[in-house]
Amino acid sequence: MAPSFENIGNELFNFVVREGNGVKGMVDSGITTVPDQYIQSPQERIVKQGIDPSYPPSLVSPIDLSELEGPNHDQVVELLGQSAETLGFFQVINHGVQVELLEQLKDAAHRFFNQPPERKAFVYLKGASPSPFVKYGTSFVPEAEKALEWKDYISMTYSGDEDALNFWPEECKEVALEYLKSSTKMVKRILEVLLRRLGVTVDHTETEAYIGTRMVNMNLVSKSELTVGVGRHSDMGILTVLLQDGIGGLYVKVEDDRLGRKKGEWVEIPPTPGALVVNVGDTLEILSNGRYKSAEHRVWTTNAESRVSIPVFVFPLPTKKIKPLPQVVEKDGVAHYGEFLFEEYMKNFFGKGHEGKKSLDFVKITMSPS
Ligand SMILES: O=C(O)CCC(=O)C(=O)O
Ligand SMILES: [Fe+2]
Repeated sequence: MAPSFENIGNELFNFVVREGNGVKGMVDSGITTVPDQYIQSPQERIVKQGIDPSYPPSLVSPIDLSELEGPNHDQVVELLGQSAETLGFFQVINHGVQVELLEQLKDAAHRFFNQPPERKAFVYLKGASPSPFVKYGTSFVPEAEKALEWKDYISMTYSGDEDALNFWPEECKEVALEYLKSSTKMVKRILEVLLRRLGVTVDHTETEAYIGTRMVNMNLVSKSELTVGVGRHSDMGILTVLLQDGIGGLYVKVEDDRLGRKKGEWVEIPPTPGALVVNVGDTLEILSNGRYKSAEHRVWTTNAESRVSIPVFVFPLPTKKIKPLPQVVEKDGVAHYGEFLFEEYMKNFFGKGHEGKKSLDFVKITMSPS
C-alpha cells in the first residue's frame, strides 16, 4: 500500500505536520535515517551528472528579454517560441525583476524557514492560518503521494496588496509581493508574444482572466539522499517563473528530438546568476492545442546543502472556461483537449500526488482508432 501520513506513525506526523517542524525540523533534530515514507524508488531519484559541455546552448544561455523591444524582436520571439515548443523551459535575463531583489528573496526564504517551528505552525499552518491565501506545509499532497517529498513550503496567493501586507509572513512579504508583481508583468509580455506567434491575439479582459490567479511559493528542500525534493510533475497554470539558488538540481524531461537529446532523458537547468527560469504550464499547453509543452520536471536532494527556490505560479481565474484557442484549432483541424472550468482542473491537480504529466489526462482528447 502506498505510504501516507495516515500510516506514517502518529509521533512523526505530529512532529512534522502538526507542530510545524516540517522536514527541516526532522533534519535539524539530527535524525540519521530517512523515514521509510520518504524513501523514493531508485528510478525516481536523480544522480547528478554535472553539466555536459555539448549541452544545446539554448538550454543554458538565458534569453535577453529586453531585446523584445529592439531590432532583434523577431529572433527573440523565435527563441522563446522554440524553447516553449521543445523543452517547455527557458531562462531569461533583463526580465524586469531587479537583480538585487533576487538575492533578497533567497535571504527572506531562509529567514522564514529559520523561524522557530511553533511560530510557523501557529501562524501559517493550513487550518491555523488567519488567511485562506497563506499556507505553510510540507511535501505536495501528503495524503496522496506514493513517497513523500523532502520539502517544506510557504504558499502565498495574491488577493490584493493590502491582504498581502497584512497576512503574508513578515520575513518575506515585501520582497515576495514585489517579485510577484514584476514577474506577472513579464509573464503577460511572454504570453502575448507566444500567442501572437501562433497567430492569436487575445483581448485584454481575456488575458486578465487567463492570468487572474497568482501565487508565490518559497520551497525549502533539506539535505538528504534517497529522497526527492519535488516529485515528477508539470505545473498546472499558464507560465511559472522560478528563482533557484546556486545549489542546482532542477531537472526537466526531454520529449522532443530537436534538442539533440534522447527522448526521456533528464537535463538540468543550471543555476545562472541573475537569471530566472520560465516554464510552460498545462493550461498554456491546452490553449495552444499542444504546440507549447508543459514539461515534466523534478528536483533532487543532496547531502551537501539545503536548497531554496521561489516560484511564481500564474494561472487562470477559477471560473474561467479553458479550451484550446479557436484560431489554433481551426489551423490544426482538431482540438486535442476538451473544455473545462479551471477550478475543476485545480481540484483534480491537488487531489493527487505528483505523477508526471498525468494531470493533463483529465482533459486530453484521445483519438480512438477508427
Ligand atoms: O524548486 C524548483 O526548482 C522547482 C519547483 C517546482 O517545480 C514547483 O514548485 O512546482
Ligand atoms: Fe513545478
